[in-house]
Amino acid sequence: MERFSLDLPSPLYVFDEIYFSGIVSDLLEKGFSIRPLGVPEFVIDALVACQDTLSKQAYRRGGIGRSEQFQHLEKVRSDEICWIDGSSSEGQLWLDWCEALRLYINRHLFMGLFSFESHFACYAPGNFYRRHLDAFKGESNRMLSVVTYLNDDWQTTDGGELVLYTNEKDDLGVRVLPEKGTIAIFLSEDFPHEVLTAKRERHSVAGWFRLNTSINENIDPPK
Ligand SMILES: O=C(O)CCC(=O)C(=O)O
Ligand SMILES: [Fe+2]
Repeated sequence: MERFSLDLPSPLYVFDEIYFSGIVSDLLEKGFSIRPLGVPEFVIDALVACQDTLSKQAYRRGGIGRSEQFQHLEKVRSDEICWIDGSSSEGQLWLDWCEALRLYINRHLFMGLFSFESHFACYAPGNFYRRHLDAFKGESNRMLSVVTYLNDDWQTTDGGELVLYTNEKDDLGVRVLPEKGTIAIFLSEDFPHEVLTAKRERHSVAGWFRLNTSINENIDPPK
């Protein structure tokens, strides 16, 4: 897209450097990044507008497991999701922003991220997503998970926090309030995480940067 052309860096590109450089330094230091107001407001506004137009029917039950086999294991997760395909300009803006982030991360961390997929998720009161990994070493090409949130004035008493565990043995974790504009990014294979039971409707956008499958089948993914 013209906006992200390297020959003609536009204000959007320069502006995003501030967001991206913080994320990259966190990833280098800790393997994860949690940043309140970590996504520009106009991108969040676009996501909120897009989410508002989705009908209840557009969402379907989240699946689990490799290649999303649509196993509706309600004991593990009970959110509903809707994939973002870029058919609306608002959804496309998010995909564009993530594409700029992908290129920035590849330039600075040499992760070889190849593609991106993303969906809206809605957790009705009572919904949760139990502790899980987004990818298993060598079994998936999901490398980097990203989540951002669309909720105003979220309180700890509203539940629904993301808890990011720093390793398999960690049972304390880092808690993230799903407050509008907060972004959480982490290495998909390294950080178990869960969504605590939400007590009010919780809207989020989750996404995954992937390696090229053909490369992943032949060589070990870079760390
Ligand atoms: O919404 C969140 O905070 C995390 C969701 C999640 O872990 C997932 O969709 O895999
Ligand atoms: Fe997850």
